[in-house]
Amino acid sequence: MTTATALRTDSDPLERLNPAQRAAVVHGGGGVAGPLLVIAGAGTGKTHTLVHRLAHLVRSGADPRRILLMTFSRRAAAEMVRRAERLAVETMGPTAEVLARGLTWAGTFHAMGARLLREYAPAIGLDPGFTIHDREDSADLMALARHRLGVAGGPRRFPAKSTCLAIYSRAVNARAPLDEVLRDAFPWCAEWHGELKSLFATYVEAKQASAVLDYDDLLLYWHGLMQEAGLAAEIGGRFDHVLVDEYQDTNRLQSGILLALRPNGDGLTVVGDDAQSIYAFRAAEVRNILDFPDAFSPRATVVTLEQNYRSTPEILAAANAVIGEATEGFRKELRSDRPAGPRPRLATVWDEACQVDLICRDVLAAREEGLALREQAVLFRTAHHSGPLEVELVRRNIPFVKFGGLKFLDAAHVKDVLATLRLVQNPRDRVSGFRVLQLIPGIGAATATTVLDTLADAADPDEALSAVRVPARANAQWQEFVALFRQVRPGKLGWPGELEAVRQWYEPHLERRHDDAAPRRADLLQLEAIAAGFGDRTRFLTEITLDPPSATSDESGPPHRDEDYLILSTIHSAKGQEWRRVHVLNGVDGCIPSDLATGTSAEINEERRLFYVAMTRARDELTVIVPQRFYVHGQSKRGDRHVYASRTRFIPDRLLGHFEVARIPVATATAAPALATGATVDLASRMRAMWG
Ligand SMILES: Nc1ncnc2c1ncn2[C@@H]1O[C@H](COP(=O)(O)OP(=O)(O)OP(=O)(O)O)[C@@H](O)[C@H]1O
Repeated sequence: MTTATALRTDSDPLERLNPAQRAAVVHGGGGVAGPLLVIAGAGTGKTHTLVHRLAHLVRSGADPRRILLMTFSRRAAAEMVRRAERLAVETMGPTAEVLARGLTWAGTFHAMGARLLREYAPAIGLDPGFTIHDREDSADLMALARHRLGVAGGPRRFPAKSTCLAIYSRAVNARAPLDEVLRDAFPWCAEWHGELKSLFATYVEAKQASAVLDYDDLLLYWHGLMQEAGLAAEIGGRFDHVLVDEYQDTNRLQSGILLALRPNGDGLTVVGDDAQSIYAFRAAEVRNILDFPDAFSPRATVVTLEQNYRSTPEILAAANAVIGEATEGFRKELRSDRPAGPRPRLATVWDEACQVDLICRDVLAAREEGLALREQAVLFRTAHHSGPLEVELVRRNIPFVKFGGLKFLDAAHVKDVLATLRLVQNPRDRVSGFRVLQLIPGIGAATATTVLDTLADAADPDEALSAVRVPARANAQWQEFVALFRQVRPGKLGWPGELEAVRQWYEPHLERRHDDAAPRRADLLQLEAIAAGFGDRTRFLTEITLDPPSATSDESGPPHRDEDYLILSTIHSAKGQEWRRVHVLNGVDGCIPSDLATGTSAEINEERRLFYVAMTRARDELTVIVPQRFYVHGQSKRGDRHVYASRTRFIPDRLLGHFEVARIPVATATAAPALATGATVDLASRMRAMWG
């Protein structure tokens, strides 16, 4: 043990907490107590407190195998368990490490649901070998159902497959009737009510016939499971404590599951910030957190955390002022004891090019002063907003990673390999099968359908596949595929050997299909490295579908781990993180709020919270950039090629005192005329045309 560790062993971790944090951590004295809601503002140590509570429970003798911890991502869960383990070791010594390893029920709602469903599948008539479809696979299956029903070909345009899936998903997650969902969220599709209903029935049948569950099913089936009193009692009885982070982003199904797990709230702790609720578009229900205290009798204990440890008082004052304009929510006035810093800067620049230039110069200047690139982040509302910046960063040789853009697993070659594994795992998975079989030259949709029909009814898929006849020109490669299927299916190759075998089989197809096979092959090797961290094929396929790695290697060429790089992130993906310096791109109406989300006051409020999340990621310095002019793509040569934008409505004039307002003249803009005050016009419809 190092001296540092030995020293720390003497101090009680509880003493490093403020009184409110401590009250939340020791609620119930380490035993099973009534329900607890920790309402915590941004940067007040929400995660910090939950980690301490976890460690405190373990230290107080709770059985870690009987603790269920649910977080927003698998990484967040792993990080919390690691930190709790470290804390427990501080006071209990190395035995705590062994104990904390027992915290195996830690992950996302979806992952925990998948695990329980596999266990309880036989009890609810589900095939335990089910595979899980990601959103894209689900959309493909929806397309097949749409085709089967013949709704797509008529004279009026039927909603696209992704819209159909969004409607379906919304109805399922919000537990709302279809007509209500159509009326509130998809009014332009309301005329298709009857067709959509039939479509969803067909989609559900197709999923069941293929033994696949989509993301929504993981919650829906889990919720269904919990409606059976006997099973609910059995599952609830497996846990003494249930801890939930980011409660503001749960939906009705999730809160229903929690209430069924802990009907009187005993042992239940939820933590969240209603001001950071940013997932309503996925049916997250901010009312879950607002109504939590009264869902129980006696009422839940509420602890409010208001001391912010992250940001300077100036940044916090501006963020408080922005969220203070919202109408509903728990009142929290965050305070910071950190030394004063500069006010956040509201930088008006001429156009997007100037915006990009300002960021590059700021970032490099800060690095000169010793601030690492990875301590700096650029945040934006929508993934494609960073396009011009990415181009310039590459040109200036400034390394960066981007979160929230194209996912590693969405790359075609990675999907091909995963689909192969999924078909091996579940030969009834038609979407995966359709993709894989058509990789083989000479096999088209018709043959693929025949093969999949054969597999669907087969008692022995290996035999069935060997007996299939395919067109002569496909035969040689078909035999290779059959050999692979028979080799990998029994699971004797070991893991990740099975994935390696699939990759080797796939390589000739990769070469044939893609000019840039080399970097794609590197991605597949990377996938193998990731796979090695999972116990077996089932675990891997489940977890990777539920919590995909977001490496964007094919987009931006991520720097090596030990290198320094700037962080580019959508605001959604920046959730829970912090940086010393933050730039927020496009602080204009149409971008923040997004002009796709300004229909209702609920939508506007969600956009305001999103802006609040962005602002509160900054520790020392914050810049919101307001470009005044945007280039309009795809116009005729003679058209007006720019639109003028106005400052985001979330910083009205009365809040300007919280900002240092700067008009940044930039070299490239010298030719640009200075805009007189009031010369900007808000042309929302033209903005829409720009992003359309
Ligand atoms: N009692 C404390 N003493 C010192 N530092 C603290 C304390 N509590 C939290 N912090 C620090 O404050 C920062 C914010 O904590 P944390 O990320 O847990 O906040 P959060 O409430 O989860 O934030 P957000 O919801 O905005 O993502 C972290 O750097 C954390 O280490």
